[in-house]
Amino acid sequence: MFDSKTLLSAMASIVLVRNITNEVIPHEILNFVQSGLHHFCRQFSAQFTIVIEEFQGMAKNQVFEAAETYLGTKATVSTERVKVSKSHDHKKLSFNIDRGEEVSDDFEGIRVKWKLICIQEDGSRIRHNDMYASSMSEIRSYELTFHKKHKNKIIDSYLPYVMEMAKQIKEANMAIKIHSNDYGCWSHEPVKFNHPMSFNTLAIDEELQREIMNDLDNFVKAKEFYRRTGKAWQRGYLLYGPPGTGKSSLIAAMANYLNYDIYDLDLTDVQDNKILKQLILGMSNRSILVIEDIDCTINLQNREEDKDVVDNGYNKVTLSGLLNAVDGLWSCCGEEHIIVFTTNHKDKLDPALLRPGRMDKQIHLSYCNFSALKQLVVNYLCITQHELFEEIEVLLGEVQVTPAEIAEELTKDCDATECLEDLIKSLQAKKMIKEDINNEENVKEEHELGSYEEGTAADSDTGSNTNT
Ligand SMILES: Nc1ncnc2c1ncn2[C@@H]1O[C@H](COP(=O)(O)OP(=O)(O)OP(=O)(O)O)[C@@H](O)[C@H]1O
Ligand SMILES: [Mg+2]
Repeated sequence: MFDSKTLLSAMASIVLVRNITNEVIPHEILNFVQSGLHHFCRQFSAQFTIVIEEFQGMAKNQVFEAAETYLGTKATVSTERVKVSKSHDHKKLSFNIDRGEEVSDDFEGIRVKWKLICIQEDGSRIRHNDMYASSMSEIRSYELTFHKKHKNKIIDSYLPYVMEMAKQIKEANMAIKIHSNDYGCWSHEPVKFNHPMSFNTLAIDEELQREIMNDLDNFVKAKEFYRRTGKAWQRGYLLYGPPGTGKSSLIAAMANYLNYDIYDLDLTDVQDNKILKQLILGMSNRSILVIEDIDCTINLQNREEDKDVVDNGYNKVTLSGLLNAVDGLWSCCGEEHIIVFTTNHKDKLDPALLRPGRMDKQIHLSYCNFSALKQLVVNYLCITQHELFEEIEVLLGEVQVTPAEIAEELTKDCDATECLEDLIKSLQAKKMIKEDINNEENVKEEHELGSYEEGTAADSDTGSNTNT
């Protein structure tokens, strides 16, 4: 009956008339006429608008916050003016649409429009301290507009999608923190985790690296699997191997890859099983619990010994306490937990700790092979090829050297060739020591064998003498 242009021009005329007659006609009457007209026009509009206010009483409206985060990723593409900010806790810049700006978005073939509306608040309604007053001096809301016929789809699917996307964007942008325990609780001010190790710089066997990354990817996507199978959404890893082979480095690479916080649990600082349980309950979702050197931090040899440990009152965290805290009923209270134990001596651990379901994956980090060496050379010397590589490859097949030892050689203050020459010298020195030890052992064995043979020969002489 009416097209939108006609309606708009009618409204504009009303506003104009209102301006002219402002002095003559009382405000209340004008407002009444205006809202009546607005209501009348809306009946004929094909559009539907959802208003999302910033506050719900005193609390922040989560839908508003989600919209703000989500639209930040769209703003740089579809508006001409954006706001930019960065807080200490964020890794990247955040963009926001500015007041009055419109952003379009497409969802399953539906076009929607977002607009940020800002209304200046009357100063008389400002309360509390000045900071609060100045931040509340503007009332902000988003208007989400789309065709009426998509109302259900937008409410049931699009808004939940915006919430979920915002959650993911936020999580990816949050800087990783490392928490440590002190006097039975996690530190109140966790430290920003700045470890630069990543799967691009970690020097381990390529195949093993792919396997670990696939495992982590599958874990993150497996929410539905864990729900269906009635298991807590967590995964246990045991990293074992000699010192300096990259166990702690792998944990750092995992945290950086998943963007998970680290909870570095020092078991020697936990008084008893109850406190241990509280600490594990205090972890946030999407985090890695790390217990390093599990074989030496506490007496975890045998569950039978638990009773003695408690009786002695020496250290009351027991193996059963640890197992219950890690995968007992309470463990389900969190989501997306990865638990990593490290040890230099896997053979010293109680089999209860290693059973599948607890330690889902056991990763052996061993001495450096040639592919790991090439990665270290890229990291430290920024080269991918060198004529000395062949010699180094042969030596690596003959001696056992840890990535930490190689890293030390490659961080010397000299050029790439000198560094590699020094590395060769140290590998040759190791080889000589190994050969010396082998020679000594051979001599010892020969000596022992010689004395044994002499002894048996003497015995048989005596024997034959006796027998004759
Ligand atoms: N696989 C690796 N890739 C890259 N760098 C490594 C690797 N392994 C060791 N390094 C280097 O050696 C240092 C020590 O390694 P890391 O602390 O990860 O060893 P670890 O296996 O945890 O040793 P420990 O058993 O003594 O705790 C690291 O800071 C890093 O510089
Ligand atoms: Mg370590």
